[in-house]
Order: sequence, then C-alpha cells, then structure tokens
Amino acid sequence: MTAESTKRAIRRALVSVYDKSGLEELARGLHAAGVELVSTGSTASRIAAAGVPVTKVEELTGFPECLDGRVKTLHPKVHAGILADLRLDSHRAQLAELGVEPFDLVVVNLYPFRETVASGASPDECVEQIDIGGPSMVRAAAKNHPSVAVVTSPERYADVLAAVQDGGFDLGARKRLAAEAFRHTASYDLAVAGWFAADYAPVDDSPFPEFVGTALERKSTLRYGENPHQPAALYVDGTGAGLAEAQQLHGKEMSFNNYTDTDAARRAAYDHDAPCVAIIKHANPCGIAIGADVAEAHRKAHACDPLSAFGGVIAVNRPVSKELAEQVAEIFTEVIVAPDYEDGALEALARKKNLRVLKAPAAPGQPAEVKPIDGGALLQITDRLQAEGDDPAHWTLATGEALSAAELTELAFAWRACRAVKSNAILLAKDGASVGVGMGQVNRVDSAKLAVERAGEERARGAYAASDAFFPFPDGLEVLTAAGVKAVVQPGGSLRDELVVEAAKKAGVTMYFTGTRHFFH
Ligand SMILES: NC(=O)c1ncn([C@@H]2O[C@H](COP(=O)(O)O)[C@@H](O)[C@H]2O)c1NC=O
Repeated sequence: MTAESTKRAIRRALVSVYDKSGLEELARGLHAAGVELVSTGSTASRIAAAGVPVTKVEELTGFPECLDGRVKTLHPKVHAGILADLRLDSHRAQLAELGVEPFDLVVVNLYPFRETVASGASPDECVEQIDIGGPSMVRAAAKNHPSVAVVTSPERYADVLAAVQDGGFDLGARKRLAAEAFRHTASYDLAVAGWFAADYAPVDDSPFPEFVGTALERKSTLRYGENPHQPAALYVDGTGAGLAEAQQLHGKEMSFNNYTDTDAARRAAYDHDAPCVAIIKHANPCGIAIGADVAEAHRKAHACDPLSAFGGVIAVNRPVSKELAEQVAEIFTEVIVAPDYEDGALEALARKKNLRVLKAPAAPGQPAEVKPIDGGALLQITDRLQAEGDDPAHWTLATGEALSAAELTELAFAWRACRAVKSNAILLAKDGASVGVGMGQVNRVDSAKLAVERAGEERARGAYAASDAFFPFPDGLEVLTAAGVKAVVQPGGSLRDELVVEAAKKAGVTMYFTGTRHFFH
C-alpha cells in the first residue's frame, strides 16, 4: 500500500485545548479547508471569537458541561466518534444507527498539572488540575490511529494545516502522531503518580517514595558510546535544565565520554564557593584549584598535572573571562563548560575549531542520584558536602599542633577537592590547588604513592593531604609523612586508628578526623 493510498481526509475535527497558543490560526486554516469544528467551553469561545463557525460539544451531546468542567467530553457521542474503526463496515453501520458522526482529527492538550504543582499550589488545586477528559480523548484517538489523527502540541499545528491541504495524514504519520500522543499521556500520568507517591499520599516519611517514574525523551543520537562499537544516544528528562540541556556555543558534536567527563567536571568545580576551575580526564580530576579569579584558578589547576590536562574537560563555576579563554585556547582541551562567557571570551575559544564550548547554569545537579543495576536501580541523596564533618569547625584534632585559620582553610580545600576523586582517593594540595592526585586504586597505599609521585618531592613537602576514607593501617599515612606533608585530614574510624595516630605523631604531622567519608565510585 502506498503512503498516498493510506491518507485519510480530514473533514471533522474535535478541538479541546488548555494551551490556546496558535488556536485561532489553526481554526481558521481548518475552516478554510472545509473542516467542521467541534469544541469545548473556552476553546469554542475563542474559536467563535476569531469568526470561525464551531459546534459546541454540549450541542453535540445534548448534555451540559458540568461539575466545574470535570465532565465535558466524557460522553458516548464524543468517544464513539473518536473510537469507531472506519475500516469496519460494522462500526460505520453502528455509527449511522446511533446518529454519531466520526472525527478524523483530535486536537487536545492537557491541564497544566506539573506547572500547578511547581507553582506551590495547594493540594486541592493540584488535584483539580488532573485532566481526565483530555487524556481519555487523546488515548482513544491514538488507539484509533488507523482512522483518526491526534495532535497534542501547538508545535504540530503547521503540520496539520499542511496535511489538510494535502488529503490528510498518511498512516505512517498517524502512527507517529499516536506514538507522540501516548508519550504525552504517559509522561503526564508519571507526573501525577510521582506527586501522589512523594507529596500527596506518601506511605511513610522515607525520602524515597514508593514509586519513582521518569519520562526520558531522546534529544540526539550520539556518534557512539563509551567505545566506537557501542551505539548511544542522549535523553532529556523534560526539566529543560542541567548538562543534558546545556547550550553548545561552539565546537564539534559532544560525545558520550565528553558528557560523562563534563558531568564530573561540573560536580568538582561547583563544590567550591571561590572562583574554581576543575580539569577532568576519565571522570577524575587532573587539577582543581580556586583563585582570586577564574584565570588564576585555571593556571593553578593546570599546573597540577599539565601532562594529563592535555585533552581534558574543564568546568568553571563562574563566567569565563577573556583572560581564561586565552589560556585555554593555548591548550588542547575537549570541552569547557561554564555558566556564562564574558566579552571576548567566546571569540578567543572559537579560535579552536574542535573545542566544544558549553553554557549551563552553575546548578548543583539532581538532589538524588540513580545508579542502574541489573534488574533495578539504586537511589541515594546526592553527596554535596552537606555532612557536619565537611565543616572544619566540627573536625577533631587527632594529633599534632592545631593549624592556624589560614592553614585550616588549606586543609579544608584539600578535603573538598578530594571528594571529586574516585576512591580510593588521596589528594595533596597547596595554596588552594591540588598538586598531586592519587585516584581509583584498590588500596590506599597505592593511592598515597600515586599522589606523592604526581606531586613530586618539592610540592609534596609541606602539602596538605586529604584521604576520602580512613586509613585502615598506618602504611598509607606513612607514605604521606615520608613525603613531608604538613597535615592530613581523614574521616577516622578505623579499628586501628590508634596505630595511625601514633604514626602521624611520630612523624610530627598534624592530623584531623572529620567523622565523614566521601567514597565516590
Ligand atoms: N472533563 C472533561 O470531559 C474534559 N474534556 C476536555 N477536558 C480538558 O479541558 C481543556 C479544554 O477546556 P476548555 O475548552 O473549556 O478550555 C483541555 O485541556 C481538555 O483536556 C476536560 N477536562 C478535564 O478532565
């Protein structure tokens, strides 16, 4: 069967929309093409006010819209007109017998439930905004796509007007419209079900509701995934925010690994209040620094490990200055992401053809994280340095001389920066910049060795060291004390804390316990 032969002419349309944008134009266009319009309350009023003839649903059903709009279209004369399968003689015959005329087009969009919840409206107001008649019509029309075309967004009106001029939508187009319609009602119902589970009718006071549903829409297909043999795509969650919705101002298409590294880079840079730059490779920092301004922060972050920073991903927690942009343009960099770009910055970065330049608000990210596992998913509240032990005021001096306020600030920087390093993590810092990072090792001694080796003898001496979790034995700590670090911060809590403290004492190194751990996998 050709596409041409599957077209269904549009002669009668049912229009019931909350969002009235583009409605007049649509109505005029349909009328001009000879389409008869049937419509609900205020939609019909708008159409009539535009000078377009329209039949009110009430006239069709012989039943008034009632209960403050809770019942308008929920009537067999409407639903039989939508649901009759016009390929079947028996359905046609029943319609004739019942005096029901079929619809060829259904245009509906729903009450703004999500927006009402987001506005802080009362529970009763939110409940009232659960559309009942709308989804019923949308689902009915989508089911009956062999006979009916369904449209749920004003963005589709231009397609409708083109189709009416062209003999109607073909079956393929009606199927695609039906798929879009089912996505629309499914995501609407997820929002309602999620709100009931989390806010309106939770079964307990757990921060994790009994039901969590996310509707993801494909935004783009990526060249490939983590490796070239893995097909991949990017999906967005409909919030319109975050990295997935970042604006790309320049450069090549983002890759899968670009996204994961940029996510890690933003997480690292946004942990700090002062101007901060994080440079990431394979989801680990090869430099994090704060500075008087972002250009200084970048010089310090880059100096941590210039070899690894080659081909890195950079996140900045402030607008990018021209000075910073000039510096970045000198170094091969895959991606830079920032909340904004000052005058001249974008031009400087755009000199690099391949550098991807992203703009995304410096938001802290999702309040909860989801980790898929086989057969399900794990959810946890996002680690945002929110624990008491992340504040140096709550640290315990385990051994050595108490640090001055300035020195404590240095150690606190190391602690915050260490959180962005994959476990087991040891990070050495000096002057508000990482100088040696030991990441992702399966024992803490190797992480300590790596951090010291990366820092080099001179930078390790007098550095401030942070460990994301406790030292189970003194050996990891001894690697640091042998390198001459000035102070160490770690959670404490090991069975052998006494031995670890003893080793620090022997080396004359100050050690603080945070009581808080920052595993990151
Ligand atoms: N109850 C019903 O029968 C019903 N039929 C259509 N609606 C909704 O009413 C709105 C349009 O109403 P109006 O034309 O009065 O502005 C649309 O968002 C549509 O989804 C209904 N409203 C809610 O359920």
